[in-house]
Amino acid sequence: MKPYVILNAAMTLDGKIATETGSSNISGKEDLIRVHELRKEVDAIMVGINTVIADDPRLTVHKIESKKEDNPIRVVVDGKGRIPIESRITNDDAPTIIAVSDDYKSDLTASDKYHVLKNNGVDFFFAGENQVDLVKLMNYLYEKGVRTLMLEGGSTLNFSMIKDGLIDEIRICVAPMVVGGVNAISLFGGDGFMTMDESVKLELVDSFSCGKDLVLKYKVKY
Ligand SMILES: NC(=O)c1ccc[n+]([C@@H]2O[C@H](COP(=O)([O-])OP(=O)(O)OC[C@H]3O[C@@H](n4cnc5c(N)ncnc54)[C@H](O)[C@@H]3O)[C@@H](O)[C@H]2O)c1
Ligand SMILES: Nc1nc(=O)c(N)c(NC[C@H](O)[C@H](O)[C@H](O)COP(=O)(O)O)[nH]1
Repeated sequence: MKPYVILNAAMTLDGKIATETGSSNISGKEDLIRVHELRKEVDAIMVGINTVIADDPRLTVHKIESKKEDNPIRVVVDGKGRIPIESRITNDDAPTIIAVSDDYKSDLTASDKYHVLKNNGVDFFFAGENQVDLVKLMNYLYEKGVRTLMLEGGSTLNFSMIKDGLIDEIRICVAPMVVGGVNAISLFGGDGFMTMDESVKLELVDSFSCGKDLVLKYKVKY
């Protein structure tokens, strides 16, 4: 069993979620309010480790009125246990789970960082070789009571999740901006598929303006 997974992201018209240098302020203020309303609704929110390193996000509900109990469980997919010890997601604003691959379990559990984070209340989940096994992670989260999960990127994790058939819905804010750049980061990265026949098919279920941005909602059809 797995949670219902909603991928939410903001991209430029040319499909980039960040530039090559990691600059990523894309959503307008109205869209950020929509994002925080969604954060408030879901049981958990998940990002990849590069997003934590690049943005140091809080992953809490802080742009609309809310209580501490409204914050979702924060989940970081961190294959090699690279989490910086001072990351804001390790504070006590909400529970945090860091998922690490089995190959890096012994290195991590032998480190001071692991014990400091454990003492601060951070939970760890180990599964997979080199990369985190996302199917097992989704099953673990479901068993912990997570029924809805918001996936907030980045590009590499988004592709792994859709390739593994784990995304149910996609909500995209398309900002009226063009940034270009072959090395800019796109909505889905990873290895990609080699042919359009292999592409994951979507069904557009809603679209609306949100300030200067356009929001598109899709169901994923596996
Ligand atoms: N505009 C937006 O909505 C938005 C949202 C989130 C992130 N971003 C941007 O995306 C960039 C980061 O994206 P990214 O693609 O470099 O990294 P990412 O955040 O997707 O993290 C990927 C990393 O996670 C680890 N990992 C472990 N197991 C994995 C698995 N099974 N599958 C995939 N990854 C696994 C690997 O170390 C991998 O390199 C940042 O610049 C950030 O600002 C933008
Ligand atoms: N919806 C959205 N629009 C953007 O323009 C953007 N850059 C992100 N990026 C998502 C990513 O997870 C960010 O790191 C957090 O949005 C950081 O902010 P918080 O402290 O968690 O609120 N998301």
